[in-house]
Amino acid sequence: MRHFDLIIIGTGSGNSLLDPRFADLDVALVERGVFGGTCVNVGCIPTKMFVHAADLAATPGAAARLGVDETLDGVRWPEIRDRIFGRIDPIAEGGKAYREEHPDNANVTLYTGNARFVGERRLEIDGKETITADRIVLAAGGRPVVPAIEGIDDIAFHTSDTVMRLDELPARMVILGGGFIAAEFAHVFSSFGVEVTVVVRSGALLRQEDRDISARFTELAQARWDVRLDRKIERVERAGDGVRVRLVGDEVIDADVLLVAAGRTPNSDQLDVAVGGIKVDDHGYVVVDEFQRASAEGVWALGDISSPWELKHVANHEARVVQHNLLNPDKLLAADHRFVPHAVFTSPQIASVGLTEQEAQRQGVDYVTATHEYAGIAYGWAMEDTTGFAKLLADPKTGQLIGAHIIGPQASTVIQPVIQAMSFGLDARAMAHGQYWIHPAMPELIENALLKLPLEMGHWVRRMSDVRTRG
Ligand SMILES: Cc1cc2nc3c(=O)[nH]c(=O)nc-3n(C[C@H](O)[C@H](O)[C@H](O)COP(=O)(O)OP(=O)(O)OC[C@H]3O[C@@H](n4cnc5c(N)ncnc54)[C@H](O)[C@@H]3O)c2cc1C
Ligand SMILES: NC(=O)c1ccc[n+]([C@@H]2O[C@H](COP(=O)([O-])OP(=O)(O)OC[C@H]3O[C@@H](n4cnc5c(N)ncnc54)[C@H](O)[C@@H]3O)[C@@H](O)[C@H]2O)c1
Repeated sequence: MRHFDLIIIGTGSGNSLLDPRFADLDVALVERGVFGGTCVNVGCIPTKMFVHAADLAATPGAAARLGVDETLDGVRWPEIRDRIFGRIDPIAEGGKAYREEHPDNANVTLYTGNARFVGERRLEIDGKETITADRIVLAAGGRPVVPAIEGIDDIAFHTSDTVMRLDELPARMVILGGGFIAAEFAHVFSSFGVEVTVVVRSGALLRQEDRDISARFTELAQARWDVRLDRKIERVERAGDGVRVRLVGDEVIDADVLLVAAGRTPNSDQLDVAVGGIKVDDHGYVVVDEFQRASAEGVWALGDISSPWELKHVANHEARVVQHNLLNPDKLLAADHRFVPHAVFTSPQIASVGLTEQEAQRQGVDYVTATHEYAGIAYGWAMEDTTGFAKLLADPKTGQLIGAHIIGPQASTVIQPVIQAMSFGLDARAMAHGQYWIHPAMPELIENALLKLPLEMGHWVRRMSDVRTRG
């Protein structure tokens, strides 16, 4: 049995903890899968590489309306796939080789295997070797959920872990779920010419979004894909080389590929964290305090194993907090989860930060709201966009923004100044009036939505004029 100063489980965001400041510690890094974790291997990065290719494939459809005739001559799927993974796979190999072989990592031992708690700060690797440590970081992420559908064990189906490596493009794909992964892959595969059917148990796609965004996206998706809302799957079965999905009420969908996109679950169960004295919540997320400390002494957690946001920028932030706290045990830093944004890289893009209108109502928060269409700013008008908009929510008393939701071109970029304003407490009126907005650029969408917020101006105008007179 070997004892370490520090054990890190998981080489996704966990791998980024180690830098020269840890050189004096004897460290074990444990990884059971591909080195580098979800984001780089099967998550954010390859999906966005496919989304970029899909956006290109989709341009002829959008261009004709503006008088530019283009044709899509073909999508060379095997080449796209091999180009993408030809760039991705060496990152994993390089990262692993760096930790195993480079003199920078003389203090690091990489264990390739499954870690499981067999006691407090005591782990077994693949049921064979036992290792212990003074401190342990849980960065073991999560995995796709596969609902218990009758027949699912007897058919070949895909999750986001495997669907990007398909041998060939299918003619028809059925996607189960209406969340992030469904929305992104429906865009990718339909842009490449696949006939996509989306089966959702509720009445809308992306229903965690603000209800206006979810409603607009659902409407656009219905025009593009075969969207079956409010459906329940009765059973799935093999049909020739493909799958047959039977819905409750005699509806049948035949497809070549079934993609299950029904959410993800944290890997805490497979780590037997309870044996290590580590508490989880009702959904299996490791419970952490503001400093990312788990309930057991000396144990820390970060990323998808403890974070219901399941987003890479959150995992990265928490990794920086844990890194600081491991190095500065007497000066702990708290994680900042006040304004966690997200974007869905579908078409059109969607981006959001802060409270949705339905959340504000549920929480009894006082708010005012304003919506501005892309068609109402010069660039959106030039593009002849007819469906995109930004919706803002603000506190009527303080003028602070409390939520922003955008659907439309470049939404993931256009939202960034709002995230900044919320994070630094910038008043919506100051934000609108106190700076130039480049004309005619896309952020004018935010400027116009800000100007529309029904906020009281008197006191604020006096303050601005004071600043200008003094200046
Ligand atoms: C298809 C897809 C697209 C996504 N796109 C985005 C996006 O655009 N933007 C965004 O912000 N987020 C995105 N995400 C989410 C993002 O990928 C995750 O939030 C992030 O990767 C989580 O990082 P992590 O370090 O917590 O876990 P991971 O990166 O999952 O790392 C955990 C590691 O621990 C290992 N492990 C697990 N259990 C054990 C064990 N018992 N023993 C040893 N090793 C173990 C795993 O093999 C894995 O390598 C996407 C996710 C998916 C699935
Ligand atoms: N752009 C991004 O940031 C990005 C992209 C992809 C994934 N992700 C992360 O990965 C996570 C997982 O994505 P996801 O799309 O799988 O999850 P999700 O939570 O976004 O959506 C899951 C969908 O599956 C449905 N569902 C759940 N259980 C079901 C069941 N038993 N039967 C039928 N339908 C069911 C839900 O109603 C929902 O529509 C996300 O929460 C997100 O944080 C992020």
